[in-house]
Amino acid sequence: MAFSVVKSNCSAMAMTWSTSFCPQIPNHFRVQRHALLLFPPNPSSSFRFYTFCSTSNPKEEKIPKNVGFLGLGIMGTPMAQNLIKAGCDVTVWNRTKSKCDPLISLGAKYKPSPEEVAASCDVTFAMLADPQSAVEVACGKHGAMSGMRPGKGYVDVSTVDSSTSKLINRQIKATGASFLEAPVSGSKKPAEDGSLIFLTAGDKPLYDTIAPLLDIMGKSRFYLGDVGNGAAMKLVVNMIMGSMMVTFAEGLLLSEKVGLDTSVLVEVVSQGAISAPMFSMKGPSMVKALYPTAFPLKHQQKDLRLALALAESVSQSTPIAAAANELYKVAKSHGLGDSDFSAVIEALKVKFQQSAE
Ligand SMILES: NC(=O)C1=CN([C@@H]2O[C@H](COP(=O)(O)OP(=O)(O)OC[C@H]3O[C@@H](n4cnc5c(N)ncnc54)[C@H](OP(=O)(O)O)[C@@H]3O)[C@@H](O)[C@H]2O)C=CC1
Ligand SMILES: O=CCCC(=O)O
Repeated sequence: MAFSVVKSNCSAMAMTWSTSFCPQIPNHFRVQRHALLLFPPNPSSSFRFYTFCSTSNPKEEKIPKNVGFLGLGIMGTPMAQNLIKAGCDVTVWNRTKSKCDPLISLGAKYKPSPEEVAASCDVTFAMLADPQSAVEVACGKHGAMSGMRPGKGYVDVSTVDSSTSKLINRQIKATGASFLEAPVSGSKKPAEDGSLIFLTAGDKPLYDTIAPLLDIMGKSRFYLGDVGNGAAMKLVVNMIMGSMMVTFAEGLLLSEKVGLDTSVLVEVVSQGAISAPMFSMKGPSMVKALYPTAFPLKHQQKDLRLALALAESVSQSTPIAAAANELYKVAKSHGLGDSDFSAVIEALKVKFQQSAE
């Protein structure tokens, strides 16, 4: 497939290249993304807008230019920022308005409700905390669905359960608009670097239309079919992650108790078969009892809770995840909900202290 990138305000800078475009091959994404990044957007320059088009399609489909973004927390802010930097015309909304200000200063527009964002944009992304807020923002009073109509798209990138996603899907589809669930794997840094992994499901034409936007924010994307599959995939991944973190925390504390150097343990783990970027990234700060928030502990506990409900719905036994969930609940009850999820190690320390009394 031939693929071309055209800067609409600058014919001298137009660029065209060909590649066998295959979503299943992340390296091909990388080639395309790096090529896109050869043109860093500058809001103050006249080269602000890009047009991306697939020349294999005689109609030359263009990516949506007006993009809405609802929810500007740890993840939403850098994701929206990358869309702005790539030249998209971004309109933002956040419950706490002050979080919109840094994006407005980068060139984003602001609307006072999700409804008004959706009404003014071709496609609207939502990155909300949990199922309740995702439903409220999409379907509540002045929610996004009130601004939707045929031809528009709603993309929920929050981590929610399948039934929440299906509910939002139904409501959005009732307006004639399209819906895609697209939760992400990857945390604060991948969101900043534009290297998230999208787990999408829902309207395939919407997926195809917004693929270039996903490629601005992410390094790969999976299309998983019916709505609910993206949410389920995300919950399974985070169930594994939450349990792994607890096991790692137990290992760190045990090594310390038997007189080993915990920093050496982190190094040993990083070189062996159980090495994982998560251990190498979080280990050094956990050793120092520091938990700078990338993924809030309260969200990890929410994901374990939702994953356990998913397992329950199909009678799948998940005793390790259930035990891990209990520790996140203990950590939350000790005021660590807004700390990074690696702070779950503190729950084990508290437990040890209690059992020693
Ligand atoms: N952080 C991470 O590493 C990752 C997080 N995720 C998932 O992405 C989602 C967002 O995570 P993250 O950005 O870290 O979370 P944050 O807690 O930083 O942000 C949550 C966002 O939701 C908004 N919100 C919360 N409750 C409501 C409500 N009732 N009505 C309207 N808006 C509301 C917040 O608004 P306000 O600013 O007003 O509080 C904020 O914009 C979660 O589902 C999380 O599980 C997925 C991958 C990685
Ligand atoms: O949902 C949060 C995921 C965090 C990560 O994938 O590193």
